[in-house]
Amino acid sequence: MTEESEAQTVSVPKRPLQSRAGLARARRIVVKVGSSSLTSVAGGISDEALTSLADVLAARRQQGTEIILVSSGAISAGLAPLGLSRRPSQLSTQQAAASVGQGLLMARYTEAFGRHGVTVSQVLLTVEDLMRRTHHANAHRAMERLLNFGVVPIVNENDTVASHEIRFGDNDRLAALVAHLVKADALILLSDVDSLYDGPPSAGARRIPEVTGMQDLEDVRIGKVGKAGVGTGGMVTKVEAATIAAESGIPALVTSTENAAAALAGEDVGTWFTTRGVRQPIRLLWLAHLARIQGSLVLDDGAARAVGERRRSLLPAGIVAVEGHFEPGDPVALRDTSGRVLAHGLTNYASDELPKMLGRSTKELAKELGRGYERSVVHVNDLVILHPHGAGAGEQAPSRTGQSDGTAATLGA
Ligand SMILES: Nc1ncnc2c1ncn2[C@@H]1O[C@H](COP(=O)(O)OP(=O)(O)O)[C@@H](O)[C@H]1O
Ligand SMILES: N[C@@H](CCC(=O)OP(=O)(O)O)C(=O)O
Repeated sequence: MTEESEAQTVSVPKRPLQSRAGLARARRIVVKVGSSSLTSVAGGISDEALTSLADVLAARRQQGTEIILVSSGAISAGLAPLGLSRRPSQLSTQQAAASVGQGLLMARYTEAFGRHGVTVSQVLLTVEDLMRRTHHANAHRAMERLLNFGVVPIVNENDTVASHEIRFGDNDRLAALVAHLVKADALILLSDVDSLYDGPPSAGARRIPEVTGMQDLEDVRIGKVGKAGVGTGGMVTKVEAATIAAESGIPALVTSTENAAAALAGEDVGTWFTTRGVRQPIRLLWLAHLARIQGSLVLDDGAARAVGERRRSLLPAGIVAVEGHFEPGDPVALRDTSGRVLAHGLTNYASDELPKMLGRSTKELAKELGRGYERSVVHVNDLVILHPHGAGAGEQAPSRTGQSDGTAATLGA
């Protein structure tokens, strides 16, 4: 990730929806449906589940709301035709299954929406498509055109070509980025559970009706894998995705596929994540929540304050240790000496050239090693603060953008 791959920042002119009741009037909604709602390992695609979702979404499309559907299920739908009895762990087998299943899934959607006179299209995305400026602009343009035509774009990760390194891995977070891409009014995440509970659903678990910040999630126990055996991230990735959306100014609702109609009507179902903060550049959302962190820079107290409180670029003089192996441009964590992650940033130097620079001024380094060493280690524009220095472990970082004043952006993490 380099500066040329920076995606465009556009501010949202309209006011975000204030409550789930506003969904009834929303003009553009991203709906994500998980494998567990559409498919089973044994039976492949459930016609009944897919058709009833298509009925609900097509009806809303016919009323004039633009709908973008992010649908999982390709891998799961491709298992039976390949004679596989469970979800494979090998990437190439997942890719093969997705390649078979995606076509089947689209055929069913085309038919189910087509019954209502609604045209659908297939949009397969990779991380690169959303992070690189030119790809991002392309994806945005194509999506807008499709929506202008009244089409319902059906989005999935391009599983057949995405490698481990560049994979989103789950469609929940992909859906959050798609909501950001199309500047949706809301994101609805549908799965097999009707809301977020204070623990994995069981008798006695309490529904969480609304999440306004990280403090509402402190006592929530979230299971990683859903019970159906076909989903990938369980509730964890749904909460992450809803948080990413909420932190970039898009409210999110987590509920079950059965509740899709009620959710779109603005009824009191599911868990509503209220917006915090304003729209963030997609690159910063990626850096905060999605980037594969390659190593750590340990900051002395002065540097931790400069970065974590005063939002300055990180200079070599304030670094006391380097951990991991990384190249220039890679995402790294910035920690204080207690191990707490203060920020994520893109490093200007590789891990093997940093040790000789630690604790030294940029002037001194430039004189001794050349002009190339005058740069900061992490520039403020490539930095996102997750926990301001000194904030308690459970404290929520205040959400704000700081780009215009030359300081780093802060996102609640
Ligand atoms: N705290 C929680 N609240 C609600 N559901 C939870 C919680 N912890 C774990 N889950 C599980 O998450 C599952 C949904 O995730 P998953 O199966 O990955 O869905 P999908 O395939 O639709 O993306 C539910 O079946 C539920 O059992
Ligand atoms: N892209 C994959 C889905 C990955 C995924 O996120 O699945 P899920 O947790 O069911 O939303 C597929 O179509 O099978």
